[in-house]
Amino acid sequence: SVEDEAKRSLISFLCSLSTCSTTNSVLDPRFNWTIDSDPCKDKWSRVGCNKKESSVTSLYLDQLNLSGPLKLDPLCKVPAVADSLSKLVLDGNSISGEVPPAISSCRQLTQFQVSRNHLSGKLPDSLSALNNLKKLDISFNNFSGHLPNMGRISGLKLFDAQNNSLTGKIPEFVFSNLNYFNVSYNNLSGPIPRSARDFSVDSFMGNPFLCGAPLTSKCPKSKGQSTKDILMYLGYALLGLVLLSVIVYKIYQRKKNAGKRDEAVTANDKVVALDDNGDKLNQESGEISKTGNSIVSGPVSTSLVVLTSPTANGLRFEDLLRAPAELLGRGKHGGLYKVICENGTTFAVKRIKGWAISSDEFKKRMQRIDEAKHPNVLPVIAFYSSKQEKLLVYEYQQTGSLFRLLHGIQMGQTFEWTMRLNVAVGIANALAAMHQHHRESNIAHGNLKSSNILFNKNMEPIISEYGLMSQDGDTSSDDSSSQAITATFEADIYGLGVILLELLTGKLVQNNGFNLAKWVHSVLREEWTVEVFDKSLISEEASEERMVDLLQVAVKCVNPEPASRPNANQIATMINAIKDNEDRSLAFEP
Ligand SMILES: Nc1ncnc2c1ncn2[C@@H]1O[C@H](COP(=O)(O)OP(=O)(O)OP(=O)(O)O)[C@@H](O)[C@H]1O
Repeated sequence: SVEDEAKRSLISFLCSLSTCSTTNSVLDPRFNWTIDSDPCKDKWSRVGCNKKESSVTSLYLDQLNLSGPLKLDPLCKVPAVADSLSKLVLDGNSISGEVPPAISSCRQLTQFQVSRNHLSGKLPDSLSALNNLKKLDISFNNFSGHLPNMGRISGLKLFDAQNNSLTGKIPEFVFSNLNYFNVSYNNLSGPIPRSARDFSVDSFMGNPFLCGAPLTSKCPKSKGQSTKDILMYLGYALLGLVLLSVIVYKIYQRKKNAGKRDEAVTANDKVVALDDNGDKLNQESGEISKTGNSIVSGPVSTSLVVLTSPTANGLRFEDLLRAPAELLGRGKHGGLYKVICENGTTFAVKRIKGWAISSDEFKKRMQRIDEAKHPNVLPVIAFYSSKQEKLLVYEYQQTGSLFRLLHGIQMGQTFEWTMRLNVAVGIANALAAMHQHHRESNIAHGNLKSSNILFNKNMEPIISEYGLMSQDGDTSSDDSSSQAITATFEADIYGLGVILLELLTGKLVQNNGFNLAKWVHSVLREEWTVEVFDKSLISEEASEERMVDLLQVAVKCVNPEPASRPNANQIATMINAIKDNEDRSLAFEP
């Protein structure tokens, strides 16, 4: 049960916004909050608790006509509350005054929503210390002054500050992780940060002194700018000259060495050989492998590019080749091997053959993918490229894939609705962030399906193999129609839709001519029926309303017309809203 100190603090907070007797007992009949009852076990209205029912995690006090100044001390200065409170939702009341700096002591806050109140004054700088925040909604108030710097809150997914009187420049944000950003109708000024330009005009309109894309008003050049420009162009010219000299020198050298070139591979060059049975990755030095059925991929230098990763620690190509490898599966683009190195580290190595991409292009692509780090995307630890084949090294995830969890025979394993919804949220957020980051470079996942969704030790979903497909007109494995879906963002959305359908129905995407997306469409066309949902979800009594909501998102994603599918950002926003509703439903009504 919840500590008395926490109960007293919660009641005192509510009393600052509602009517109470002098003995701090709440008089408003909509609340059953009394000091001799328990917020979790006795289901206090609008209160959400942790699973053990030992602490309060959420307060959903929206649309209740509450008024009075926002006093956060009872929540944030009392560890019995502050240590567990993750959601504080106060939208649509008449709360006034400022947001007190004490908010920074509510360290666990992931959601702080105070939209449509009468709050005013400057936002405290201490807001930027809330580094667990995912959702910050201060829209439709009278806040003024500068926005605090939010660059440290890397997990922020939603920021809504529209319709206030904020001034100054748009501060630092980790825009690549934001699904929703809106500062429209304020008095902000200056240029819109480059990384925020993916958001639409709607996010910035109504600020007469904001400039730059996506708004049409151009930013004026500052006085020093033109001198800076001249210096910059001079710099480029100089760089060009240096490069040209290097090239000329190289050509000269190459010509000089031309005669000496027909010698065999140098001692340092190696041949990569891989047993086609998938049992071994081995290395032959300077000569072609003699094993009958081994695939030999010509002389290459031992160039394994290791990207920064704690797991990679001193990983060398030789180590990988020497280690025993076990074939885990052979997808349409090559095999996947489990490789256990001498020091006990286990890797998953993907081997792709015949990808017509130059080593340089491939390297650039991998480095670009590596830049966009997201907790729900499996990073490439290292890669290797030769003309014949590409190897990609990932951390081995022993918990398995979503495909296995849904369709594998795993006795006694349950896959509850809340976890399925968390999986949907995790994948959608990760995909939204990746699509946003790679919009310009046009790198989509290219093969999004449940066997490419893995689980980490904490059973959080992680998307693997991002960006491994060339844009060569791959047909989607689920779409038997004549329309070829290329590795585009729209195809990823289709893949995501199919994964959502799998989560909801528990059915295989394609099985003996059965096509999940078509089947769901036909069920919807005929008459709406709950039979579409996985039986285990029905018997668990998962919320039908929320399952239907998620199904509607899924159906939008598998729209046969690619251009009519929502984008990943929109999907993430929709699924996060469903998750919010789910969380709210756990906060009991009296
Ligand atoms: N990093 C990893 N750790 C553990 N298992 C993995 C990892 N990556 C993939 N797997 C699993 O290994 C199996 C084979 O993977 P592979 O990618 O070859 O197959 P696929 O996803 O069916 O095909 P493809 O992605 O090539 O279309 C799959 O079951 C997949 O879930």
